[in-house]
Amino acid sequence: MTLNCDVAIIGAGTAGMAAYRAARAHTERVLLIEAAHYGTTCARVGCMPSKLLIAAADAAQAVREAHRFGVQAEAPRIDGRAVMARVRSERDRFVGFVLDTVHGWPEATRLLGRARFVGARTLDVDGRRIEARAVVVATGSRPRIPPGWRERLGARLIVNDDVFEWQDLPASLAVVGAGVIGLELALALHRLGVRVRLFARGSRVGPLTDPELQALGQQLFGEALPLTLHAAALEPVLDGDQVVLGGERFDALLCTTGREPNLDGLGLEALGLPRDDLGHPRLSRHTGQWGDSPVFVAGDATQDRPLLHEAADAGRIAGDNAARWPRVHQRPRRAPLAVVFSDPQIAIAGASHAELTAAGASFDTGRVSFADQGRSRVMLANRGALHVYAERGTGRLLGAEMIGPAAEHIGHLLAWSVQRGDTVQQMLDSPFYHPVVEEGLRTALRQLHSDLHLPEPPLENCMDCDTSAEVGG
Ligand SMILES: Cc1cc2nc3c(=O)[nH]c(=O)nc-3n(C[C@H](O)[C@H](O)[C@H](O)COP(=O)(O)OP(=O)(O)OC[C@H]3O[C@@H](n4cnc5c(N)ncnc54)[C@H](O)[C@@H]3O)c2cc1C
Ligand SMILES: NC(=O)c1ccc[n+]([C@@H]2O[C@H](COP(=O)([O-])OP(=O)(O)OC[C@H]3O[C@@H](n4cnc5c(N)ncnc54)[C@H](O)[C@@H]3O)[C@@H](O)[C@H]2O)c1
Repeated sequence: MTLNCDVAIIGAGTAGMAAYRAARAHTERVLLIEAAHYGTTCARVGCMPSKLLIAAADAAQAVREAHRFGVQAEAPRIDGRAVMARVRSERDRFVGFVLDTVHGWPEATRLLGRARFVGARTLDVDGRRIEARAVVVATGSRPRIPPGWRERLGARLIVNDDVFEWQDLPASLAVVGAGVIGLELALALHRLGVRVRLFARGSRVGPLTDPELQALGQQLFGEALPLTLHAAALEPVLDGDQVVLGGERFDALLCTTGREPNLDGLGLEALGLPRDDLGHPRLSRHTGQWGDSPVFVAGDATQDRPLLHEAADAGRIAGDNAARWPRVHQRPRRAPLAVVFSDPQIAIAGASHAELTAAGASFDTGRVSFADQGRSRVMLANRGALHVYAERGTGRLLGAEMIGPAAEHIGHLLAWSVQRGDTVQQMLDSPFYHPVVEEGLRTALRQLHSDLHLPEPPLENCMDCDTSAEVGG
């Protein structure tokens, strides 16, 4: 039997659900195809459960650090079963909201099964044939596992999905790959009393590209948890029921060595769609369209900024354009923003240092250290630094990188300024409360203002406290 529709969407994750809504604004004849589970990666095994685990770790750390304020508390006793019970039950609640949404959509517009292309507009879903005017591929990504590790380590090799099914915390864990997922989970589990070691392939830890900030991150995370750099040559082996890596024994190895797009196994090769030199699909991020074909791609499947809000935006654009095909519309995209929920947190807003350098941009850098920043010291969170980058000549903010307190919030301010095209002067003209961490941003902006040789901003001084450290950076 052949099902006919206007838009077929492969994958009911964040991007696929956004595509479904956007396409349904044009036509009832939309089909959402899901191979595994409804509920999205973000809610089931990604953003939400990882932040729940981090919240528990933060609670434990606050107890450990209380004595630094003169508040005496016993060392925290971590009840691993209770920690994981809360993570799972809150996770299930978030997943439940997604399921309610999907189950509220007409049954005739949903199909469970694994889709593959048999033509540019024809799909096979477990033996059923779908003919569509246009197709959105929103198949997400999966953990990348180095060749041979699964065979060698069996069930002792785990990925993020497994962590959020734990009934209890393990005694020990090797975390391999010091990118975003590795850093967030290793630090949280370390603070929850698991004997963790984070293994980085080279010297890089986390996504910071500014060499000074990357070096600071290596130092701060090296102080925060057991960290082995330059581990590329290390090969994990199984000894009995333990994983041995770098001479240390662990209950399991959590593989966080990156993610790869679920574009294989879809029969896409036979369609001959255009690819770049690296074999990646030649896509427009403003339309979602692959070449000039009726195939659109959105979310982690594109490998372009694999983040929740980007997946939602890209899904919306792809679903809307798939329904309009062949008259597709170009849509604007937001300023880049990425946050890592480590401690200290990391934020990259607008263009990164590496992107500016690669593009040959003419820019100056304003710097602030949080070591002596007033409010950060008050909270004993005075670790880290912020670098803001602005264009020479115009003073327009281009981007920023930060490791430090409240980076998740300051990152938003910076991304919004980048998107609006604010100049350093316009940012300095904005209100800054006292005493707040954002005053550190003002210090960096003032230095940048001076380096860019822009006219002096109005003098602002606090007579009630010593802000000399902030004025001086
Ligand atoms: C541990 C972790 C933490 C994260 N934390 C954050 C965070 O804090 N903030 C943030 O912004 N981002 C975070 N992310 C990233 C974020 O989760 C992803 O960017 C986002 O979920 C991608 O959504 P998606 O729709 O592209 O993919 P998904 O939600 O994975 O959806 C893809 C769907 O396609 C289905 N599918 C695949 N192949 C087929 C097929 N052939 N036929 C039918 N269906 C198919 C899959 O089963 C899946 O349901 C995190 C990710 C991880 C792993
Ligand atoms: N807070 C957030 O927003 C958040 C949280 C988690 C994930 N994410 C998203 O998920 C994406 C994927 O995260 P990720 O951590 O899987 O990827 P990643 O690219 O951030 O990190 C992978 C790391 O593994 C290292 N690596 C690769 N092979 C290795 C090997 N054989 N041995 C040791 N190290 C090795 C890489 O050098 C890199 O540092 C992120 O880019 C991000 O967009 C976002």
